[in-house]
Amino acid sequence: MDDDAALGSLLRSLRVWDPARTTLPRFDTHAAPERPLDLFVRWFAEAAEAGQQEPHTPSLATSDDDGLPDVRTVMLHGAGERGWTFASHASSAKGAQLAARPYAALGFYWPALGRQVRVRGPVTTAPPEESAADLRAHSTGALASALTGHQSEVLPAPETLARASEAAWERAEREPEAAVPSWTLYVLAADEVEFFQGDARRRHVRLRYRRVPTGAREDSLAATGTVTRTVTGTVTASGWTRELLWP
Ligand SMILES: Cc1cc2nc3c(=O)[nH]c(=O)nc-3n(C[C@H](O)[C@H](O)[C@H](O)COP(=O)(O)O)c2cc1C
Repeated sequence: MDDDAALGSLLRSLRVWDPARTTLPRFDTHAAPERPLDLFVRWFAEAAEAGQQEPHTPSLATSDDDGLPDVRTVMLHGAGERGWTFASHASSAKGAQLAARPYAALGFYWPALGRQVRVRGPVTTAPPEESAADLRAHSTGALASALTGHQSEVLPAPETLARASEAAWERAEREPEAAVPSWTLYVLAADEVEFFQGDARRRHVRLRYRRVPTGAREDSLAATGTVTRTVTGTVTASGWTRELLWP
């Protein structure tokens, strides 16, 4: 069998949402909270509880100078009123992309429950002291990795990394407060969050929250409290529209 055929046959043998490993909860969108953050926190806890490995490692999508997409995995550092946070080197490829086009998307996939969450919005950087504190709160390995630096630069040879990493580990152990100026905590302030619940009959449920632009929100809330605005969907009192999407 050639490589293509072997891959094809392997792909056909794989299942999505194998009932032996996946439960597909019913998603009652009428009972969904007004704010996407609350639903995210709930779904995140449920993913961890269901045994989902590494539910905190979303894909982070950015775009480059030509507007072309780029994507990689990062660790989620938090989610709160300000937004979803993750950290990286400002000097990395993603750091340069975010500096030039401060807008990103995070994609979470939790197969244990057949769930996906997509978060999009503008990105800002936390103050340097907060980025430093965030790094200190993590492991020696995280500090060593940050101290190694040069992320996304071309590596001339594996030994170069081995030497830099060795020195970085020694320093991280000796100096747990060592500063890494390029290490930056990024905050993605969601203006759109979509929750996808898989369904065995393929009637997947998609609920999209979109932040209402301030003017439209004031107008609509002043009118009736809970009304539809120029965009479709229900405007919640907390300033988000909620709408279902075809799967
Ligand atoms: C599970 C996992 C978690 C990761 N977490 C981070 C992270 O939090 N920050 C980071 O800069 N890179 C992280 N990486 C590495 C990135 O995926 C990527 O390789 C690196 O940041 C360089 O990306 P860039 O060249 O697009 O800037 C992680 C990789 C994996 C597989």
